[in-house]
Amino acid sequence: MTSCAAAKSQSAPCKMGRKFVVGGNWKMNGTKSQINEILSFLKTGPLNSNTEVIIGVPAVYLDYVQSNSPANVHVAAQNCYKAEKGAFTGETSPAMLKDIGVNWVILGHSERRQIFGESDELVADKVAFALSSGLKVIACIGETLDEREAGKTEAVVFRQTQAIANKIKDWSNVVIAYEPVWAIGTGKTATPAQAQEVHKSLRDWFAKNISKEVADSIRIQYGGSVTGANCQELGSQPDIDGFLVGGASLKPEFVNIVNARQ
Ligand SMILES: O=C(CO)COP(=O)(O)O
Repeated sequence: MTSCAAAKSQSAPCKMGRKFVVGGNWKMNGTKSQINEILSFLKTGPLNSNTEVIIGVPAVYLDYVQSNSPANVHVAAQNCYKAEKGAFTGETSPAMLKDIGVNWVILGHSERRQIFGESDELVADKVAFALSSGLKVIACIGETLDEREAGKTEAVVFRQTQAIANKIKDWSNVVIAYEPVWAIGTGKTATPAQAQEVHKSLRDWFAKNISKEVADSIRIQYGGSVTGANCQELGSQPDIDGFLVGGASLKPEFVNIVNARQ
């Protein structure tokens, strides 16, 4: 029996020691009153203490949520820039996030890449700068439908990951979020087998190109139309270490997704 299988049969919280990690990416959603409702269901939970929970909050509400969220929920920004301060109108620096107690940032989301034109290189620079500033990073990668249909899924996610690997050495504060673009906000979830296949390929890529240690320890989330209904089967795949959840993270079912693995 592999150690993963052994862990599962004992209902252990971790796969190869990897703690399950569920992120909620609120995107550009929420008003103060909606946020209070979300904070209220997060407080009520109960949230599985074996799962690390991170909520990705719009910049304007970060300070408020950081001050009002339960202690077992971490707060993440949805973006930050690759400089400490200066003439970068509209941007937020890692130092500013640290200053208000925010320790996580989501970088390279496909919406940033596609709508705001962020290149692999810019994403990698941001990841490297955020890490060097002491933030933890959820780094998003994933292929479009055209790329999948052209058989380029692996090439795309490896290219996106290699761009980051060119700029960082220490992966211990990085979580990878594999989010196939065609599954984001579409209701078309990758099947557990499709997601597992890419997660396994990514882990093999890490073993080959970085190290066996990083391959075994890095957590790879799946994102794309995750719901309370499909989270258990996805979460039971051996190389899926959690989720990055969009729409459903605004709803009470997020608690069920956090608790997908017992
Ligand atoms: O983009 C996502 C999370 O970052 C996924 O969004 P949905 O869960 O709404 O598909």
